[in-house]
Amino acid sequence: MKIHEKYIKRCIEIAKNGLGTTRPNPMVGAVIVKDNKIIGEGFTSPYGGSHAEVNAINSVTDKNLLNEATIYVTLEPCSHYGKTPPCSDLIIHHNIPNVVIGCIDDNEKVAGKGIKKLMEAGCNVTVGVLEAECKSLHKRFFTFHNKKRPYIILKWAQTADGFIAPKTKNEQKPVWITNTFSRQLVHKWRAEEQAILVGYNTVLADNPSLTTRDYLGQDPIRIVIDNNNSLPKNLNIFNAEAETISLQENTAKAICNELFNANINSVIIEGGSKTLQTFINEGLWDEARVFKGAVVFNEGIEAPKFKGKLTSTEIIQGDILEIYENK
Ligand SMILES: NC(=O)C1=CN([C@@H]2O[C@H](COP(=O)(O)OP(=O)(O)OC[C@H]3O[C@@H](n4cnc5c(N)ncnc54)[C@H](OP(=O)(O)O)[C@@H]3O)[C@@H](O)[C@H]2O)C=CC1
Ligand SMILES: Nc1c(N[C@@H]2O[C@H](COP(=O)(O)O)[C@@H](O)[C@H]2O)[nH]c(=O)[nH]c1=O
Ligand SMILES: [Zn+2]
Repeated sequence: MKIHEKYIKRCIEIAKNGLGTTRPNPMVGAVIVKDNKIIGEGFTSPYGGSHAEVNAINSVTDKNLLNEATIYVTLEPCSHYGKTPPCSDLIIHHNIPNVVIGCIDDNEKVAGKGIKKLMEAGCNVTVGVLEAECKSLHKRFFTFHNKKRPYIILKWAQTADGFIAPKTKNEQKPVWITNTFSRQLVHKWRAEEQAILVGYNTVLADNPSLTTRDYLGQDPIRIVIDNNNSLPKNLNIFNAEAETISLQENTAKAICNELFNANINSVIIEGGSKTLQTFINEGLWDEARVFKGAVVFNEGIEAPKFKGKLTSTEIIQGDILEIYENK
């Protein structure tokens, strides 16, 4: 593997430690190398804390090595004063001569200005190493800024014969199609996104909690589509465990606008079928995570119909998990 790619790959690996905690900032990774040896590493601290470059520079014990080092970073270093001073200034201050960047930050506050500043100060700047992987790492951040909507993950569980719920059920709770391991993974996913969204019928039929209770992490903001604002307030979704927002919108576009205005960077949509199909029909989704359990219902509520590019298949103790991209 080429040398630059090797270190950007390491940046991507450590950047993921920031998943779910850095928003609305991107989760960036930075690695500092001297004589083909890593002398410092850092990733974005939870929101309000330091950027990855600052953490990487702070982790270098002998700062005298910096003036002969290379800093690798997944995203163009910032050039503006936000909650923290600009990282490009810090790199210049420490005389780091080489900067290797995964992808540029097309957020209008930065957009090439960080690179320009570094070059004007005499840094040797390389841009676009593992660019696609770095863009994918920052997918929530780029989608929010460029498409003016949250990054959208669709998720559901369907039976071997293609249903998400039986025709009738006696209790106001989900009929589980997937096993406890798959369900714990879903709680991990909930901790990674800013919001979780479900439809009216799902809240009435399942009385879901939509929390991360089987995993470590912050509960997402719960969003429910309740067009007449008529859901009984004693349902679990309205308890004090997490914030809940009730929306009165019929189209995916209108829902996305509301979420964008509420500064929601990412959302996982957990059903039901009608809600998921609304987003699919309007083309407003980025990823679909589909579980297929072994159980058969013969009749019931059909799973959503969609076309996407299958990117991975995994078996979780007998459940099949397929992940698709909207391409
Ligand atoms: N296996 C799985 O992964 C999952 C299964 N489920 C199951 O799916 C089923 C629910 O899915 P589905 O029926 O497709 O519905 P949804 O949960 O997607 O809810 C959408 C429906 O809610 C209606 N609605 C919105 N606001 C109101 C309101 N104030 N009063 C009355 N109706 C309103 C909408 O009506 P309109 O079209 O008129 O706007 C629409 O028909 C449940 O049985 C649940 O158990 C749910 C989630 C995941
Ligand atoms: N039935 C089904 C799912 N159903 C989804 O999970 C919600 C329940 O969330 P909670 O109350 O937090 O456990 C429910 O309303 C629906 O959106 N999910 C799955 O991973 N597998 C399953 O088999
Ligand atoms: Zn910065």
